[in-house]
Parts: sequence; structure tokens; C-alpha cells
Amino acid sequence: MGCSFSGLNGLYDAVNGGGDVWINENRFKIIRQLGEGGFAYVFLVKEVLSDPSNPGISKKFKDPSHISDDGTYAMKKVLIQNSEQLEMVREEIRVSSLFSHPNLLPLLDHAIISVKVAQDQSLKHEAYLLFPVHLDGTLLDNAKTMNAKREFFSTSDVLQIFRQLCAGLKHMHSLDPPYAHNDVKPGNVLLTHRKGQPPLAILMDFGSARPARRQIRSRSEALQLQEWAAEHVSAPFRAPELWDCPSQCNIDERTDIWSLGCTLYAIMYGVSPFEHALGESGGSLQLAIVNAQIKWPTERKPPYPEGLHQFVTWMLQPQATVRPRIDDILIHIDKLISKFSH
Ligand SMILES: Nc1ncnc2c1ncn2[C@@H]1O[C@H](COP(=O)(O)OP(=O)(O)OP(=O)(O)O)[C@@H](O)[C@H]1O
Repeated sequence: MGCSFSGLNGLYDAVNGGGDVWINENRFKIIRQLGEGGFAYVFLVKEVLSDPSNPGISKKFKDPSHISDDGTYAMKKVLIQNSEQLEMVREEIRVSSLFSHPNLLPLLDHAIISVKVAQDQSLKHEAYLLFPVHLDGTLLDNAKTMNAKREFFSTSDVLQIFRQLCAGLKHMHSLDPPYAHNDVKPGNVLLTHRKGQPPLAILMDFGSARPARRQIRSRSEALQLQEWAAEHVSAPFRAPELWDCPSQCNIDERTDIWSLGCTLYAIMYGVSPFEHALGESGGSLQLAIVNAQIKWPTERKPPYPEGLHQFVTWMLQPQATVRPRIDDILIHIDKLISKFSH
């Protein structure tokens, strides 16, 4: 495979060479792989600064809190197979640049390059996205490890992690037009443990984020939305109206509130409240969700106050028009924090 130097979108190139990766005019050494997604690999990288007087990538940052003390970052390499995927990455880059909030993972830099395939000389694209790195894993990783050891987050940590997610989401829901994240789930939350403080929680992956409000006025529009959701919104966290969309309805950012309710449950118990129906047919997962059949832990004494369970049930209101909004959620979480945090 050879590399073309023609930037796309007026961008400079990220070019593989000598084991290092260039993102525009900055060079990074790959240290190790951190994770992988559908068509993406995420690497821990360290900036290579050959000239000590050159501040490197940090000179691009408007927010000084984005500067990495030791020059390490997370670099996501996206393999692009077709024009639809190219469009999706471009949209992820565009949408990411709309947000700026301490609980939303910022996109620090990006480049899309064209690569010539040696065999047939066809052109392929690769995208390189640079983010701050958070080495303590996702909320999903943490919940799985804790579950295996039969450990639980304290009530106070559950509330503080959840509050941070709500703060990030409020930023998205308050834009004009409001944006929905569309894939709020524990696997898309990065955690950083801090001494003497609750973990820092950061919502990531804006690949499915879109303007939240849509008017559905026909059967075909409803089916189109369901098809889009099936591809972009993780099933155990997907709101009922995205499974079974009426032909006449208004969809709004409260699809995220449903996913938030499932995520709060998962912070406590490690899985979505509907995950039990996953092993069965897809149909029964849908049925469990549209009927809001929440499966509560069967242990006699769950470690969390009943108020938290009621909070989950409130968010998991199958009828979207009466589901609470993010501002309602924030008011309630602050009440719970003052009641249960010491
Ligand atoms: N900034 C980061 N710091 C540390 N680890 C990260 C970071 N970003 C991503 N990861 C790791 O890489 C994994 C995959 O990242 P990400 O979810 O962004 O990929 P994706 O292709 O969008 O995945 P999916 O197909 O699940 O949507 C994450 O689960 C996480 O373990």
C-alpha cells in the first residue's frame, strides 16, 4: 500500500512512516492498542517532539486543560470501506466540533487521508482522530470487573458519575438545534479514578449524534427512522419509539433519557435492565423494552436505596411525550445527591 499526499477536505495528511503516525504537522509514536470498535482501532500514542522549542500539537488547543502532561493521547484509526462510511466519519468530526464541555470527550485534531491500494490502484480512505487519553477504561469495563468480584460502586459514586453524564448531555440537548447523542451506554463512558474524589466520567463516541428533533409524518419515514436506529443505537439501550415508531409523531432528545435510565441501572448492576431478554430472540428484547419490563436484581437486599430504583423507572417511561427532560433529571439528581452523599 502506498500513501497519497493529497489531503481531503483541505486537510493535511496523516501518513504512516517509520512506525510513527503524522496527524497533520504533528508526529506520534504508537505505544500500544487500547481498544477496537466496528471499523476502528484505538491506540495509545505519544507525541514525538524533535525540536524542543516547538510546542507541537498543544499550540492548537484553545482549552489548556486538553494539554497532556506526558505527551500521550488516544488516536482512533478508522478504516473507511465506502462513501457512506466516509460521510459518517466526516459527520462525526463535524458534530464533535460543536461541543465543548468537561464531560464530553473533545476531538483534539483529525485528518482523513487517501491511500492507494497496491493491487488494483484503487483509492481507500483512513481517518485519524486524536483525543485525550483516559487509561482507567470505560464504565462497562469497570462495571464488568466489579461485578465479577461482587463489588458495587458506592451510592455516592453512582450519583456523582451519573450527574456528570447528565451535565455532558445537557450541553448537547441545549444546543440550537438540540442534539441527541443516540448511543448513551456504559461502553461509551470513559472513567478516570481520582484520589479522594468520585471518578471523572466522560461521554464519548459522537458517531451517532444528530439533531434530535424529527417530525415523522408517514409510515415510510417511521420505518426509515427504525432502520437508522437499528444500525446506530445499541439495542439494549434503545428507546421504545425507535423500535416501534408511530407514523405520526415527533421524536426528540428524550430518546437519550431512556438510554440514560438504562445506563444508571447499568452503573449499579453492570448490565442494561433489559439485557436479560437479549439471550432470547431479538423480538423478546423489543417486547421487554416497549413494555418497560425492567428486571430488578433478585437478591433480597440490593445495595442501593429504593429512591434510585424509582429514579430509573421514572426515566424508563415508554411514552416519550411524558418522559422527563434533562433539566428535570438534573434537578432530581441534585436532590438525591444531597440526600444520599455524605
Ligand atoms: N480516549 C480514550 N482513552 C482511552 N481508551 C479509549 C479512548 N477512546 C476509546 N478508547 C478505547 O477504545 C475502545 C473503542 O473505542 P470507540 O468506542 O470510540 O470505538 P468505536 O469504533 O466507536 O466502537 P463501537 O463500534 O463500540 O461504537 C473503547 O471501548 C475504549 O476501550
